[in-house]
Amino acid sequence: MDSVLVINSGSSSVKFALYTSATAAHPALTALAERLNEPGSAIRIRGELEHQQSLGEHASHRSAMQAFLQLAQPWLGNLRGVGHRVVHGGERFAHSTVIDDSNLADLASLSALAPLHNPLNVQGIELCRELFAGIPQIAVFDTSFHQSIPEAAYLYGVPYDWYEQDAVRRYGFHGTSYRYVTQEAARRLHKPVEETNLLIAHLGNGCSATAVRFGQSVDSTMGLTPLEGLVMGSRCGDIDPGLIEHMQRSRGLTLEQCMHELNRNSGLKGLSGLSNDMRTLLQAEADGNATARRAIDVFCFRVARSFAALSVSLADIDAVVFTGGIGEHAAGVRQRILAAWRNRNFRLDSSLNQQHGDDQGRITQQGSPLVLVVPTDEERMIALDTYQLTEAL
Ligand SMILES: Nc1ncnc2c1ncn2[C@@H]1O[C@H](COP(=O)(O)OP(=O)(O)O)[C@@H](O)[C@H]1O
Ligand SMILES: CC(=O)OP(=O)(O)O
Ligand SMILES: [Mg+2]
Repeated sequence: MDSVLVINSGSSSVKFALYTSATAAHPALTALAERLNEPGSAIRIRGELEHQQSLGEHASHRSAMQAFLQLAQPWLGNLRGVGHRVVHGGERFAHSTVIDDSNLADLASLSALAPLHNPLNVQGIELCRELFAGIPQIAVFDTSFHQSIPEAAYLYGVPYDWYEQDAVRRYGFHGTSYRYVTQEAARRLHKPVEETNLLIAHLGNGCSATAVRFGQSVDSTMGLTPLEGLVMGSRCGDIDPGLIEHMQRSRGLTLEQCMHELNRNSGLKGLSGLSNDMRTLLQAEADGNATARRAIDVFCFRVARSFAALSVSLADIDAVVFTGGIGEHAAGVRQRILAAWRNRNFRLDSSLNQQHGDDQGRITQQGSPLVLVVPTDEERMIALDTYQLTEAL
């Protein structure tokens, strides 16, 4: 029994990986189901099975999971555990945890704090508990890596008893990605992780940026929920909270309607009126669409502004690092973010940027402040935690 299945539900995608041992260099299978809840949903499986199929229009996360589990069935007979990405762990779950009946309810109670994610994460755990009865289910939290953020950075300027009684604080998300990228960047820089200082932007459908000091998270743009910070695919990021009251009054929206708009119809999607997907917007911009251009400009400016703000926590910056679907694949977006950050003199190597970095991931010229592209691998981190936590079971 030495295989581990990993399920990573993002807001627009589900990624799967099947590892056959803790030391395997590569998973036997990987799969990406993407454009979920949008037109053109599809799944692609790679590795020992090569397969690609449409999931129809607006496929749900659940149907993507069912499609994968059916196609991958011959590989799922030898499972030692299933590792799940869970976005919000609150203060209750500081570390990766084996999920049982008692803590599943605690986990479900966090759903309101990550409405686009936690309900799907819990759904995935419940589905796997049904399908793989008796096989341990492990939750690996986005929030864990950010537990090192100091009080001055995690407290909001609100009554202190909101923190004490209602756990209102900055949590930070995408932590499993930051944990991987920090280790990988340190390796590429030939530095011990504990001596590595980075500014990392994880730009996917959800987007955030983090300051890493001596290998630990010390500040991050996402907050109590994954709505704060950068402009995202469909989420607004930072706004004046007064805007909510204003829109309630001027449009007669309920609080629920406002929150729905801010989570699902804002960000790139709301600004462009076209799509939450950067690929679609870059194509539209190339075809002369001015609203797509405007949305991308706002997106890039806000990343640069957040990098600059996060930099106050770092005496030295070994590298600025891009990761996530946009960070890894959209050279033009990286270029515009660095150009918008006017008080740091980045000198991009445009051909390295076009090829998403040299062997090290570098996209800047020698002598410039260093910028790297480091593809994330949340699945590997989740698999390693799953192997570790199932060892003693
Ligand atoms: N080749 C590409 N060029 C530009 N953007 C891309 C490309 N591939 C993916 N993306 C962007 O990345 C997003 C998905 O990022 P990812 O990190 O995989 O998503 P999730 O946040 O769901 O985990 C897409 O919504 C799209 O905006
Ligand atoms: C926390 C978050 O926003 O995750 P994702 O980018 O996968 O939607
Ligand atoms: Mg993701």
